[in-house]
Amino acid sequence: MLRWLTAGESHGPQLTAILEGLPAGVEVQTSDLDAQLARRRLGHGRGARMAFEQDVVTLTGGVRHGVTQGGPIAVQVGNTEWPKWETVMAADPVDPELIAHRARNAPLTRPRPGHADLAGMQKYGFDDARPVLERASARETAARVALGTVAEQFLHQVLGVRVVSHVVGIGAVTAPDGVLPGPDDNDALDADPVRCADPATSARMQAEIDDAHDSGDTLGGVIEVVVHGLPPGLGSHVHWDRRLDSRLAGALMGVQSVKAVEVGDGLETARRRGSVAHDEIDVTGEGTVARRTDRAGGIEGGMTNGEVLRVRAAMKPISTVPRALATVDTATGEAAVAIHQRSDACAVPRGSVVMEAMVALVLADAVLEKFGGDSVAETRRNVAGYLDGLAWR
Ligand SMILES: Cc1cc2nc3c(=O)[nH]c(=O)nc-3n(C[C@H](O)[C@H](O)[C@H](O)COP(=O)(O)O)c2cc1C
Ligand SMILES: C=C(O[C@@H]1CC(C(=O)O)=C[C@@H](OP(=O)(O)O)[C@H]1O)C(=O)O
Repeated sequence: MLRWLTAGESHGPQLTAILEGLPAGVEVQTSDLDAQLARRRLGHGRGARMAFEQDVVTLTGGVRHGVTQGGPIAVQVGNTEWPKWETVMAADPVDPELIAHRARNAPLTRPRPGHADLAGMQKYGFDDARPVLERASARETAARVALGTVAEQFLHQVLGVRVVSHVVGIGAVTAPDGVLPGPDDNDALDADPVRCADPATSARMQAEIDDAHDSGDTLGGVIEVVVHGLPPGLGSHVHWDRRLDSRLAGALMGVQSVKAVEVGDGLETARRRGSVAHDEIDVTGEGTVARRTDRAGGIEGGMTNGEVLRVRAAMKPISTVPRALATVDTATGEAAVAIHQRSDACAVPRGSVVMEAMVALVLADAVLEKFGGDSVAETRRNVAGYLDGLAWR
């Protein structure tokens, strides 16, 4: 079983992440994490912070000379913003005089609708939204991408799996149906400002982001993660919490701002008749079969069926809306407008890389559950034994 945790605040010194349960022998190095974290900072609509902040990655445990050792993998992602915040966000008590006149330390008492601010203040008994927003912030997704990179390396090294993602909707602009990125398409998608596979739709998405930005507004959208190379039989039908679709949905819903998850054709499948909703099976040779379609997105009965895995996540529009949203000032009890400093206009292209990481972590867990192994070599042997004996290839 794979376990993982993240810790750290948006304006704290660093994020810390631990991944436990991965076998020894996975090849991974700092530059792999740097490359994935750089992808998470891209995208039309990103905010100012993404342009000037760097992710400073340090592997501090579990990896030696570019290879995992079997112990917990520990990663730090430093915030280069920290020097501006070291007093306000200090772990130890600070002289109140030192921060009394700092604008950054003023209590945030105008909670932003759509953020965790107000509910978090109520729940934890804070009279300041700062401690809530610091941890609720999607800055934390940098730690997830760091761990997801290691999970993805493992998946690729034991099974040749490739995790790819593309943006299929921004606001009301949607990409044409039926576009399926291939296993090696991430580089080309990264080169597109909104990670959309269709150039004409990409241009319309960018125009939509510019329009929202110019009118002080924000946008959400839909991301599809596509996984090539999975064998049949990951996950299980036997219990709800062993179902792969349930685990993927939980992981994707666990990303800040995600409001819906679809597996395969998802909601569209619910509108179809059964005769055109499923993936018919053809016998293609002795002991071999093929599906005519992949409407199920590679999962039937909570298990991979050997087809391409497709899952979608819908992100709500960015909650820090420049155009003032109504709220309460919790210090005075009066009506007010929500706090706003800076923000992304649209984080969907960046979110795409986070969704890949979440999918990779769930799949790495499912692969280890099915095949086990304390070393990559052992996992590979177990995979080969299973595939050799597989009926109906
Ligand atoms: C990659 C990514 C970047 C985000 N950037 C911002 C941002 O710059 N400003 C903002 O207000 N919300 C941003 N969000 C969304 C907020 O974190 C999110 O709306 C908030 O945590 C509440 O969402 P929830 O109700 O789903 O938890 C971002 C989300 C993701 C996944
Ligand atoms: C820092 C990141 O994203 C942040 C996520 C975020 C939010 O509210 O979720 C708000 C913004 O931070 P700030 O309020 O400091 O401008 C984003 O920049 C990051 O992804 O690395």
